[in-house]
Amino acid sequence: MKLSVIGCGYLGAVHASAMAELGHEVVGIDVDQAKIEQLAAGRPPFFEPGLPEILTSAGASGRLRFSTDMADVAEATVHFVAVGTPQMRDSHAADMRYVDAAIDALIPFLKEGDLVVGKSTVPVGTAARLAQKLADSGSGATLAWNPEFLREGFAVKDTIEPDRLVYGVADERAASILDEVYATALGTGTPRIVTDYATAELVKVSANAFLATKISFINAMAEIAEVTGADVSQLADAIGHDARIGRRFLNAGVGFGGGCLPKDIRAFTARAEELGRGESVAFLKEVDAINLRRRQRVVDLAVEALGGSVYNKRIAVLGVTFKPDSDDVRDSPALDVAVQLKGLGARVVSTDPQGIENARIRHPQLDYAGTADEALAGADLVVLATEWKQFRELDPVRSATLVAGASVIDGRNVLDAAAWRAAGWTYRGMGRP
Ligand SMILES: NC(=O)c1ccc[n+]([C@@H]2O[C@H](COP(=O)([O-])OP(=O)(O)OC[C@H]3O[C@@H](n4cnc5c(N)ncnc54)[C@H](O)[C@@H]3O)[C@@H](O)[C@H]2O)c1
Ligand SMILES: O=c1ccn([C@@H]2O[C@H](COP(=O)(O)OP(=O)(O)O[C@H]3O[C@H](CO)[C@@H](O)[C@H](O)[C@H]3O)[C@@H](O)[C@H]2O)c(=O)[nH]1
Repeated sequence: MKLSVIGCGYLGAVHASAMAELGHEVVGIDVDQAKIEQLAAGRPPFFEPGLPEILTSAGASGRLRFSTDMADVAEATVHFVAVGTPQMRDSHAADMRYVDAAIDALIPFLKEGDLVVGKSTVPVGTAARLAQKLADSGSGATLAWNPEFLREGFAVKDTIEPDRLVYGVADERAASILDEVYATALGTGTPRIVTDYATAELVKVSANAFLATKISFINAMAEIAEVTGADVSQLADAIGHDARIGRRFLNAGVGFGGGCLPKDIRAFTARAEELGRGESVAFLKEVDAINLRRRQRVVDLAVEALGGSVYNKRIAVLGVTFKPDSDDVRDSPALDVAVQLKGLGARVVSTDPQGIENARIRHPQLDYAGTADEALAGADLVVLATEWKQFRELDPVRSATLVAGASVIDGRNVLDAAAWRAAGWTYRGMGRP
């Protein structure tokens, strides 16, 4: 099939490459010239495991191209919209300007029978509004909403082998077009839920709200563990054995960040309030508040560890990205902690295997080290904020020889506390004695 993907960021670039890898002919469109030039040259503009390989192989097949010119979508019959829906500064609602601009720019190139497929995460009600916009345009194109559930770090696998496909459609024809697009995944038995626009939009935000709630639940338990001497990691293991609860997404620590969970729960709250149903999701404000308190907790632990003040103390912060295996620093707890510590007068040195370039753009005032060894050198305190493999596997004995003070805060509860203590470190975890 001939597809276009409008918006080639973390979602769109992977979607375009994966669809081409699966045999479709794809054109990726973005307004960002530099990003398009990089993608066209086969260089991903961000770090995502597996993306360089499929970008190269799909590019070599001749099935994948990139352009800044919307006219290049003309031959495609299915158009995915994957532009950003960031949080608005004042209201916390989703900023829909990019989605509307993309649809407006696309309309002149649509033909009778084309299908526009929304992938961006949007407030419920958006698809109905955009379907009307398409109908009013007289283009003859129709709309489907097909939310995306990929995780950064696993984006290629999640796109090629999704755990479910959700189609929000207004007619059967749209569903059968999407079946053709996703024939490979459907052929392996991927569940497919065909529903209306509103349900499809809500599936996406409620899934993220549930995941965020699960993380804040365990972080709330960590807060209780901290005043009782209990161990939240053991607690998570124990409740996680109950299949109704499950162990995944019960890792207590510095909390969730990224370009999705934080903004999506806030946008969902804002939309529910607009709909007069704010009370139905009022708990999400608490989920957000618990999450942000964990960042503060790490800062408080740092102050405690350094005897009451971090002023002029050298602190190594391991990690700048919001999670490992990504270079994404959007709403990153690790960076937030580093900025707060710097604000208190600490000499902060952050390090990360992939995220430094992005972190430097957002926070040029911070100091960055290329390796963990450089960050640790002479540090009075070490804060593990993102659980990259490189940091999880640090040798406590060797690390102790590099620092000025053997004190560590394990913001992700991933270090072997006993081994670090045995190597002479003062170990502080999150919700662990
Ligand atoms: N990142 C993820 O893991 C993920 C997963 C599922 C859903 N989503 C959702 O997908 C959407 C995109 O997220 P992202 O992380 O890829 O964002 P992103 O900021 O990485 O990418 C958005 C891209 O859209 C481009 N763009 C903006 N306006 C445009 C226009 N008018 N025409 C063409 N391109 C335009 C931008 O230049 C940018 O490259 C969001 O709604 C997000 O919530 C993201
Ligand atoms: O037990 C856990 C699990 C995760 N996290 C944190 O939660 C955040 C989000 O993690 P994750 O969900 O793996 O990352 P994303 O790539 O942002 O993916 C989420 O957001 C995407 C965009 O909407 C969705 O498509 C995915 O399904 C959804 O998992 C990160 O900061 C993690 O460190 C925890 O603190 N504890």
